[in-house]
Amino acid sequence: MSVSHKLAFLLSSNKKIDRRHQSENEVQGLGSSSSQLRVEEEDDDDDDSEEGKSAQFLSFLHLYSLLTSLTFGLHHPKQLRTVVSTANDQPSSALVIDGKLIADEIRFRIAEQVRRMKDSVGKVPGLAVILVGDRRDSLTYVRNKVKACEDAGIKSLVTQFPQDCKQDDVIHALSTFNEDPSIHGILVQLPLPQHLDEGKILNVLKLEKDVDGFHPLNMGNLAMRGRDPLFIPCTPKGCIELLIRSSVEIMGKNAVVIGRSNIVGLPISLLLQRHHATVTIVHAFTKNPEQIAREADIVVTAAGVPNLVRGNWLKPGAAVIDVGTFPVEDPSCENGYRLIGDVCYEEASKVASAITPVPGGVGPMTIAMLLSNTLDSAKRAYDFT
Ligand SMILES: NC(=O)C1=CN([C@@H]2O[C@H](COP(=O)(O)OP(=O)(O)OC[C@H]3O[C@@H](n4cnc5c(N)ncnc54)[C@H](OP(=O)(O)O)[C@@H]3O)[C@@H](O)[C@H]2O)C=CC1
Ligand SMILES: Nc1nc(=O)c2c([nH]1)NC[C@@H]1CN(c3ccc(C(=O)N[C@@H](CCC(=O)O)C(=O)O)cc3)C=[N+]21
Repeated sequence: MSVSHKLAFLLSSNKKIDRRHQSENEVQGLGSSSSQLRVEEEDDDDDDSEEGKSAQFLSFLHLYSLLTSLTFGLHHPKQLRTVVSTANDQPSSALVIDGKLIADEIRFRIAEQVRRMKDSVGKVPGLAVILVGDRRDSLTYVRNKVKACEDAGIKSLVTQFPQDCKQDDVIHALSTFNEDPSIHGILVQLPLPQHLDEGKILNVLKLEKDVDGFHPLNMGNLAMRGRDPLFIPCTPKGCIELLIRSSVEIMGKNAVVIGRSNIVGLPISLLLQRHHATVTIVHAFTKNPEQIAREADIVVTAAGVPNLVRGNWLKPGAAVIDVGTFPVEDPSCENGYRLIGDVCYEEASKVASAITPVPGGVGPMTIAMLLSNTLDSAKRAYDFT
């Protein structure tokens, strides 16, 4: 059953969509995994009581979570809960948003769909990765991506160039993948060495294979109302998915995004706006960032500055998504380093209502969303639903 059929099935049950709110609440271009729909019970006309509102909110959350699950065919009993706070509105401790668990579930369902595609079309999705240089963290991320592809039955190819390679060689490899029909997604691992022109290289990438969603046309379409990007950048898409699956309401909330890079901060702020949050962006030149952050119901931080966000930067009960990953030497770790986030977790988890850990939060979701985008691209190529 396609997602639209599943949606039709749901709507033909005893729920109805309030059409007055549908256009305002619809989240454009995100597919049903992230669509927001206001739901009312058929016989529950204008119940404005507190109980009525909270019942409506809960039924909204349940349908919303169900819709999200339908995209990947998942149920999330663990994540389907409202964030609990104590009577004085001080949460006792934050819900730890388990990105690893959620990502594993998503990857499991992607693997099922890949198997189905292989059985009916005789093809599997293919991802090509271009890696320049030998940065330890980039090597780990690429290794993790390849492993995740293998587990899901997605074909992956990695082309690695030395740090001092020529730009033309990278562009030539990209062009070859552009023309290869067995490749549905291409990823150029960033950052590239200084001597390479990132903009020029990314411009060569075929729009239909831009599973990172970094192509200017994809980003432009993400920014414009009424336009649908072919791909939503993986990390931002993963962050929204984590919020939704943890029952954190986005619509009408104040969100503060720390960082404005093309690959994380900017697309996250655009995506949060699409979900009808009021978004403030904090960057390296922002005055009084802590004061701004304290106004936020949702803080998404992607600065790459370890322990930037302290407990006193947060409003009690805020939801905190920590994208930052800063590698620090640690010989006791398997890879020789460990990752530190932007958030001082010890302090923040006492103030926030929900928080992602590093590692085990956003990182695994980035990879799951990369697989999801690659699968979507292959589905598009083979007209497979
Ligand atoms: N977990 C995951 O899946 C992923 C994690 N990451 C991690 O996220 C972090 C950000 O990545 P990326 O966006 O590529 O990094 P960039 O370095 O490109 O961007 C960092 C942004 O943070 C802002 N910033 C830097 N210092 C401060 C500060 N003290 N206060 C407020 N804002 C600040 C910068 O502001 P300005 O623009 O003014 O310079 C910039 O906009 C990194 O740690 C990266 O490793 C990235 C991708 C995926
Ligand atoms: N074209 C491009 N696309 C990217 O998506 C991209 C990129 N370049 N350059 C670098 C950043 C960073 N990034 C991460 C991916 C996974 C984890 C991840 O899986 N982290 C694990 C731990 C990984 C480990 O073991 O070190 C975790 O947080 O639990 C982290 C970071 C993607 N990026």
